[in-house]
Amino acid sequence: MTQVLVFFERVQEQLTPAQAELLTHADALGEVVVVTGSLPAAGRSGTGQSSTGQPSAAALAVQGVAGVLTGAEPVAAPILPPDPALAELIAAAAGELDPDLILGTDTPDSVDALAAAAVRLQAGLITGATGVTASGAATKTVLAGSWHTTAQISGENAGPLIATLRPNTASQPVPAAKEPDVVELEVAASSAVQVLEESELASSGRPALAEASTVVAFGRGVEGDLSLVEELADELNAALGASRVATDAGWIDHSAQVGQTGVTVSPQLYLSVGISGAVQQKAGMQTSGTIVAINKDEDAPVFEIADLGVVGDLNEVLPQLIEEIRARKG
Ligand SMILES: Cc1cc2nc3c(=O)[nH]c(=O)nc-3n(C[C@H](O)[C@H](O)[C@H](O)COP(=O)(O)OP(=O)(O)OC[C@H]3O[C@@H](n4cnc5c(N)ncnc54)[C@H](O)[C@@H]3O)c2cc1C
Repeated sequence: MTQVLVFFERVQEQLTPAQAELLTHADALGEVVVVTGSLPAAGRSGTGQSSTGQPSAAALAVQGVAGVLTGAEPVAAPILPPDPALAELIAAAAGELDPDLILGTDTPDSVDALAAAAVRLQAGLITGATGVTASGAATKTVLAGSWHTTAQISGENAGPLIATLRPNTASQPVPAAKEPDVVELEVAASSAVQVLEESELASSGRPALAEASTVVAFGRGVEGDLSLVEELADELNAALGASRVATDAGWIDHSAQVGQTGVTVSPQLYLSVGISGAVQQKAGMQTSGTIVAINKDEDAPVFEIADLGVVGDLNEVLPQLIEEIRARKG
């Protein structure tokens, strides 16, 4: 049976949607063991018990997870990536299990740690994959989304395939199961760079752009007035994305830019509002499940890849769309 080692930088009381999705993928491939830099202490918030200080794998009590590995010295303090302790932990876990596949989420910190582990293990790393098979082939789109490729690591002493998977490539949540046992590995604690202070940015309350299952993206067409796209995003519980013109104009933070030089998203539903659909914008969104485009120019390139196109002024189309969504929600 294929042995799959799944890496999470840290596990909190609840899995993130991207973590839950990765476990769904992994469960379909073989026997899964999770390795993580830190676990929450048992008996914490919401359980009514006081903390025992012991690591809890309750969040990982899902089908297919046969065990959990963590460091005897958890990576407790936030450390600026790349954190050598995480790479060492992944390498130690791989030494214990001899896995066929090592999978992680496609976040910058996860990629950093897995890249450093790949060097230690002399293994190949494929990032941004949209799928992985049990025999170690990974699919991904390349060249600004214009090609789908299937890649495999080859070579006499090729180690396991290490791959990070993009969010929104699996839809079924993995069912709950019994809590797996936790085994602690003897690896050195983090010592590289310690963060002395951190402050969280004010949250919009919307889902994270890279992981959201629905994205409302806007461009120059909104002319700086975000009221309608924000209203639509909130009705759909969607993340807000934007074209480079919109972020360069300062209408929204640069972290919201979708495209070749911004975030790559692959939600189940992508609504493109007042965006022309330049090749650099398409590069970051064209693997989305369903693309709906609203643009007043019927020749806008975005319509070439849209599943559903509405030719019209967004100031007239969006209020009707919002009203219809509200009516259907009852
Ligand atoms: C190296 C490089 C990297 C780049 N990286 C990125 C990137 O990562 N992401 C990105 O987005 N761009 C990127 N760009 C820029 C990209 O080429 C385009 O310039 C940009 O995407 C255009 O943004 P836009 O569609 O909002 O604006 P425009 O191209 O000006 O299009 C605006 C659209 O809104 C429509 N519109 C106007 N008013 C309305 C209305 N009332 N109702 C409905 N529709 C309306 C218009 O018909 C038009 O199609 C990059 C460019 C380069 C050279």
